[in-house]
Amino acid sequence: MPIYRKNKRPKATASYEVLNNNVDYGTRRIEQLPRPYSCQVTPYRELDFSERTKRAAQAVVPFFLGPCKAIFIGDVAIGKTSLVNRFCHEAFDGDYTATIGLDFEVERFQILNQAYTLQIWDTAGHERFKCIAQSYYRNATVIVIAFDMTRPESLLNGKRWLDEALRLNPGPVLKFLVGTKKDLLSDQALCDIELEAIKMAYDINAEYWPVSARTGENVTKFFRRLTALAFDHAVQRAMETNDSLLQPPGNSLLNLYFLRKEKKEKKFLKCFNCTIN
Ligand SMILES: Nc1nc2c(ncn2[C@@H]2O[C@H](COP(=O)(O)OP(=O)(O)OP(=O)(O)O)[C@@H](O)[C@H]2O)c(=O)[nH]1
Repeated sequence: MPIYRKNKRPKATASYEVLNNNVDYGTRRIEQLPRPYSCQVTPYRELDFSERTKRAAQAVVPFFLGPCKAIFIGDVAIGKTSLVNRFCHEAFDGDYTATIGLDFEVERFQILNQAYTLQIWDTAGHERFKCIAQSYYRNATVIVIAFDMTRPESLLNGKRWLDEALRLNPGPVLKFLVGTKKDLLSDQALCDIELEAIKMAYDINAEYWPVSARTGENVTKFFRRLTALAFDHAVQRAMETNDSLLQPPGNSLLNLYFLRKEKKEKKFLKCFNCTIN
């Protein structure tokens, strides 16, 4: 099945820092768990990365975590692609071009000195493309339910979009409820829609973020938060279920590392005429 792209733009590089491995990180480097938009409207209450994650990340060897798959769902023309483009390409297009099926982006992060990849699956909101889009819902780590803050019905529809995504992802997922086009609302209108959005966020157990792709407000903060939380949860889950998830499939670099370390220690002890088993 082909993946279609729209509004694709060259990546801006000026604000990115180039590391010695030739990967641009910039705002993609995360040392502390970014804060939620509101501590009251999030089910993810941890203030920093878990001790387990921090300890594991301090290991000399790199992690071999799979990528974070984040699916963006919601009604047609609510601003899903614009949000993704603002983050990935630092661009905003006032003209609307419908997403056909699905759009796909990959962003590389460096979290606690470990490489982590975010895959963004921007799905079409149009009924006509629903089947194509839904075929990509499976194996999501993160579900982003987007709604247009100027169109309250798109918030109500969010529940339906989420149910469909959860049906194909029965396991644990992180959920975010994102209100778009914040720049178009008066203070009063923002208050009114936020009341409804907060109720919905509690109801579906999601973290709430209001954003504007036009001005860029909260966009980078939101993506950094999403990726960092996904990283923390992925590391913890890997350690709880099976440590080998931190190792590459097949030959294990971790084992190699510990084997070499052990050999070095044995050599060192022999120098001092010690005997070890
Ligand atoms: N003022 C304003 N307009 C926005 C914002 N985000 C998106 N738009 C406009 O809303 C329209 C729809 O945006 P898209 O990002 O294409 O919407 P979409 O949800 O990806 O649409 P589909 O993929 O077809 O479902 C476009 O004309 C955008 O310019 C925003 O933050 N502020």
